[in-house]
Amino acid sequence: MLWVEKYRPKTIKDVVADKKVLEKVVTWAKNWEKGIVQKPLLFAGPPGTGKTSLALAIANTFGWEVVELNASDQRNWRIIYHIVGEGAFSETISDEGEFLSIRQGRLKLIILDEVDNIHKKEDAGGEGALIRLLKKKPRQPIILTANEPYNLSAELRNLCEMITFRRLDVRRVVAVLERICAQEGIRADRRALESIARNAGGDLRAAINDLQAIAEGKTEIRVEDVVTAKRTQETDVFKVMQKIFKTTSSAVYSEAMLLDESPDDFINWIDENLPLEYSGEDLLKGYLVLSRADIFLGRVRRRQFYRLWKYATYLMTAGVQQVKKEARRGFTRYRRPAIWQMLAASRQRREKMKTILAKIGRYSHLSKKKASTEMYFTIKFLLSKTEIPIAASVAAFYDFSEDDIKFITGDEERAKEIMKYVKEHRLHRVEDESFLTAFEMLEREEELATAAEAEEEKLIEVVSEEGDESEEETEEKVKRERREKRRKKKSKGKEVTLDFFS
Ligand SMILES: Nc1ncnc2c1ncn2[C@@H]1O[C@H](COP(=O)(O)OP(=O)(O)OP(=O)(O)O)[C@@H](O)[C@H]1O
Repeated sequence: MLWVEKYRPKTIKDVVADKKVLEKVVTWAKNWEKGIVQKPLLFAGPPGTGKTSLALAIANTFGWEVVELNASDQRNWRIIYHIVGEGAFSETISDEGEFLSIRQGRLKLIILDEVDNIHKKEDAGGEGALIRLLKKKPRQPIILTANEPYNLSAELRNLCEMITFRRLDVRRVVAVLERICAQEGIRADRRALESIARNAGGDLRAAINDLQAIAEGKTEIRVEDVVTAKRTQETDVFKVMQKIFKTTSSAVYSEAMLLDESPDDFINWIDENLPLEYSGEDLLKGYLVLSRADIFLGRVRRRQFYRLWKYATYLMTAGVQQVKKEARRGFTRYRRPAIWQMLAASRQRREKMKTILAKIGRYSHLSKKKASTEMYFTIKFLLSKTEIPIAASVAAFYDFSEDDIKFITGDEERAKEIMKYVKEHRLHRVEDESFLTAFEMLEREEELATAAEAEEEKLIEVVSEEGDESEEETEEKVKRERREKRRKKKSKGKEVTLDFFS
């Protein structure tokens, strides 16, 4: 059994959290018990910090039933409406003329996971439906969880009481790891546990998973085990890729962390083999996740924040894994990243990459670095996988030559076909409906900007963890950056959008 499940907190006392958070949540639950209808809670914070655990622990402590649902799955909405419609209380008037709430049976806690992934547009089960539901002041307790609360609309946030979860510090993570070791009968060197905790960057789930991987079959953990575990692990790239593409096993992230490949190399493996395993919408989503991972890698390269490797690895493993609707059956012969052979072949190829990025940067109004981190994978997808007319309009928009397209797609025939279409239809940098549609699929500028903002926020959090900044200073910094971004966007936004899509 996975230790993260085995040691999931049973009651509120087992949850590691700030006192204030616990007090707030307990008061909320007690009010429900008294029949006072409360605003839903929104638990917001990074993965593995105990959001779901605290929600489950409350239900357990107060003897409530639990209905745990994923908000983005439309099939769940009937159930949600049904439960909320049941109502937990009926009202009556006492002899003294007071309103009284009479409890009907057990309370049912609805936990809506990952509301930040809920669709913005879809009416049937999207954010709009959730807002309508919450406006009715549901008479059953609801807890929403989200990693990125600022991906939600302000309206939805205002309908909830937000409780922020922070990354757990090393001391607290070590305390949990020590408790687990004691219960498993494992003697552990404190320095080894500290090293695991530091590695996990405040994600207790990751720390417990790492501990389990290292402790497997041992009665003692020494510092050397933590270091050597990374190098001697047998897991190889192919096995990890198989797990990503063909399974939903939650071990992919920790296994990828044990590989000798750096995330910079590993992303090339995923990029090369993704189209062999996924197709259609899964492939598009896969590339989108990969381009997010690449943003983090870019930041590691530029600013040497190696802690961001974690997010990048998480996205390129669990992230890519989770977007698939169904795994492709049968054996897949994976390929070595073609880009390495190309780059090794000659310096010229590297120069080629530079000119391509310069074009992407120039026409998307991005720096060359941003072009590589934010657009390259998207453009690669559009050129390689969409219908020829769409690919051709993208090529024309960026003024790509046949050679550029061949380089990006790695497909000579397709490059020829695309250029033939460009020439025959005399495409050049003009508005093209199909191109617009392709980009609409990528949820357009606004959502990319929100995501970038959220990533920036994480980055700043990391900066503050590294330095001696106070919390207020960090928040002030985040706000300043946001203001600055909004200002820039306002002054430039329209012009860029028009230019970009025309
Ligand atoms: N604050 C915590 N106190 C005790 N255990 C925790 C805490 N945070 C995480 N854990 C451990 O990590 C596992 C995962 O935590 P949990 O599912 O609660 O995280 P989460 O914040 O909901 O993450 P996600 O956003 O990815 O859903 C739990 O099963 C538990 O073992």
